[in-house]
Amino acid sequence: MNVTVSAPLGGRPLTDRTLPTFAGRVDVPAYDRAALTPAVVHLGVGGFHRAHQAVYLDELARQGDTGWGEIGVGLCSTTMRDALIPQDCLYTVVQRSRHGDTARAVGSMIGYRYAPADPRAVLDCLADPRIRVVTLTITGDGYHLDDTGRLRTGDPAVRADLADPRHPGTAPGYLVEALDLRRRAGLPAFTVLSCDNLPDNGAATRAAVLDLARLRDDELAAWIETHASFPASMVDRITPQTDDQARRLVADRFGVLDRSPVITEPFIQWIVEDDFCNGRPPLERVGVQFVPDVAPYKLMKTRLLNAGHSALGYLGQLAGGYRTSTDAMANPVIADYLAALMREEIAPLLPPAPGVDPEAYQRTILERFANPRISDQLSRLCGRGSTKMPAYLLPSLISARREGKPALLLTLAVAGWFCYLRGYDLTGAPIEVRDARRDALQPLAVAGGTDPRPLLADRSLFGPLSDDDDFVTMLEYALHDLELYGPAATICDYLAAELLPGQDRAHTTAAHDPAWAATAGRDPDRAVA
Ligand SMILES: NC(=O)c1ccc[n+]([C@@H]2O[C@H](COP(=O)([O-])OP(=O)(O)OC[C@H]3O[C@@H](n4cnc5c(N)ncnc54)[C@H](O)[C@@H]3O)[C@@H](O)[C@H]2O)c1
Ligand SMILES: O=P(O)(O)OC[C@@H](O)[C@@H](O)[C@H](O)[C@H](O)CO
Repeated sequence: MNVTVSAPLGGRPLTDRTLPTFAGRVDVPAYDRAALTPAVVHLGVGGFHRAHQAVYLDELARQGDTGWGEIGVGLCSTTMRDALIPQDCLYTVVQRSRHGDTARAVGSMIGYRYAPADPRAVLDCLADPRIRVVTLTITGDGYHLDDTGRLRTGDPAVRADLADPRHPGTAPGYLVEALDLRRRAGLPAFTVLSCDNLPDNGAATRAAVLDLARLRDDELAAWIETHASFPASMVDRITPQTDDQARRLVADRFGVLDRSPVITEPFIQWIVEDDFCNGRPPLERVGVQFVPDVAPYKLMKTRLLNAGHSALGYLGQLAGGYRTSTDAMANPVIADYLAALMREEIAPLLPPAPGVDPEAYQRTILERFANPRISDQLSRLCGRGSTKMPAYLLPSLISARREGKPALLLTLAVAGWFCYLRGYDLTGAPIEVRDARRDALQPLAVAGGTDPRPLLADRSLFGPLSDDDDFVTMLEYALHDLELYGPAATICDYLAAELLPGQDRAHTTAAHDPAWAATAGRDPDRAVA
C-alpha cells in the first residue's frame, strides 16, 4: 500500500496526546486506553479487522468493560506497523452512507507487533496468560489448506515452520507453537476465532492447526484438540482498501492526519458460534449474535454476497472498464444481472437461515453494493479468485448442475473470471491479475482463449465441473459470446434467457446452435435471428 500523497494533507496527526482535540468532529473514546487489559491477539490486521472486530471491542470498552484490549500482529507486511505505531495504534473509521459521513477513532488496539522482525515477542504475547482469544483475518491463503481442507504439507512455508517451529512464518505455525508454550507452562489454551470469509472458517482453522500439530507431536495435537476451541463465525461489513482518497477525506473532512484510516459502510454483522474455551468478551452487549450453528448464515453470506461480489468484479471490469462497485452497479444491466443471479440461481439452492428473510437479504446486498458513498475497488473483488471462486461461487454452480439446471448466469460469471485471468480485457487493455496462482493460471487462460478446457482441467479448482460436458460447452459459448458481442449485450441476452425461458437470446451464435439450446433446455426452433 502506497502512503504517499501528491499534496500535503490538512489536519493534525492522530496520537494519544492529540486524541481529545478531535472531539466534536470525531467520536473519540472517552475510556482510559492504558487501563485496557490485553486479552485478544489479532493476526492479520488489515482494513476489515479494523472496521469490524476492533470496532466491537472499542464499543465494549466505551460501555465500561476494559477487560478486552487487543494486540495486533502482522505476519507479512510492514504497512500496518508503519501506520499504526506512530499513531499509538489509534486510527479513524469513517462510516459512509447516503445520509452522510461519521468518523470514529478506535482505541481498542493497545499494541502492535510485526512478527517477522521479532517472532519471539509475538510468541510471548500469545503465551501471555491474559490472552484468551486469538482472532484471525489472514485471508483464505493464510491457512495453507488444499482443496480437501487439509494442510498443504508440501507448501514451503509449512515445511519451514516444521523445520524451525520456534521461528514460525505462518499463522498456523504461530498458533501451534504458542499453544505448545501454554501447554508446557500449564496455562489454559486460547480460543482461535477465524473472521475470514472461508465457508467453514472454524473447521478450516482447526484443520490447519491440528494437521500442523500432528506433524510435530501427537501429544501436542491431542492437547490442542481437548483444550482449544475453534468457533465458526460469519462476518460482514464491506470495507474497501485504504487509499490516498481515504486519507485525504479524513484529513479534509475531519481534520485527522491518519496514515491508514478505514472507510466503510453502516452495515455491520457478526454471528459467532458460542464455543469459547477460555472465556469470551460479552459481545452480545454490542450487537454480536451468538448461535449454536453458524453454517446457514455463513452459507447465505458467502454464496450470495461474496459470490455476487466476484461476479460484479469480473463482469463489471469487463463491461465498460468500471473500477468501482458503485460505478458498475449504476449500469442497470449489471444491477439486473446481479439481482437475477442471486434470486434465480443461487438463493433457491440455499437452506433457510433462521430469522432471515431471503428476499430482504438480497435487496440489502444490492443496496450495499450500490452505495454511492463507498467506492469499493473492483480490483479488490477480483483478486484471489483461485481461492475465492471455489469457495464462494463454484459450489452453487456444482449444486445447480447436479439438479440439472443450466445456471447461465453463474456460468457467465465464470467466463468473466477466465477473461480476467488472461491479464487483458476485451479491448486488449492490460488488467493486473492478483492471484497467488497467477503464474500457473494465466498461461492456461491465454492459451485457451474461448476454449475453457485448459483451465477446467484443474480439478482442484473445478471438481465435477471439469467433467461436465454440457457445462464445458456452455462456458465455451459464454466466452465466445463475450468476445463476439461484448459484455453488455451478452449479459442482456443471458438475463433474457434466464428470466424468460421460452424466449431465446436475440443474437448470440449460441442461440442458433441446437447443441446449446438442448443444453440450456430450450427450443432451438424459437431462436430469433
Ligand atoms: N474487506 C472486506 O469487506 C471484508 C469483509 C468481511 C471479511 N473480510 C475478510 O477479511 C480478510 C482480510 O481482508 P481485508 O479486507 O482486511 O484485507 P487486507 O488486505 O486489508 O488485510 C489482509 C491481512 O491479511 C494478511 N495476510 C495476507 N495474506 C496472508 C497470509 N498468507 N498469511 C498471513 N497473513 C496474510 C495481510 O498482511 C493483511 O494484514 C479476508 O479474508 C476477507 O475475506 C473482508
Ligand atoms: O474479502 P474477499 O477478498 O474474500 O472477498 C471480497 C469481498 O466479497 C468481501 O471482502 C466483502 O466485501 C465482505 O465479505 C463483506 O462483508
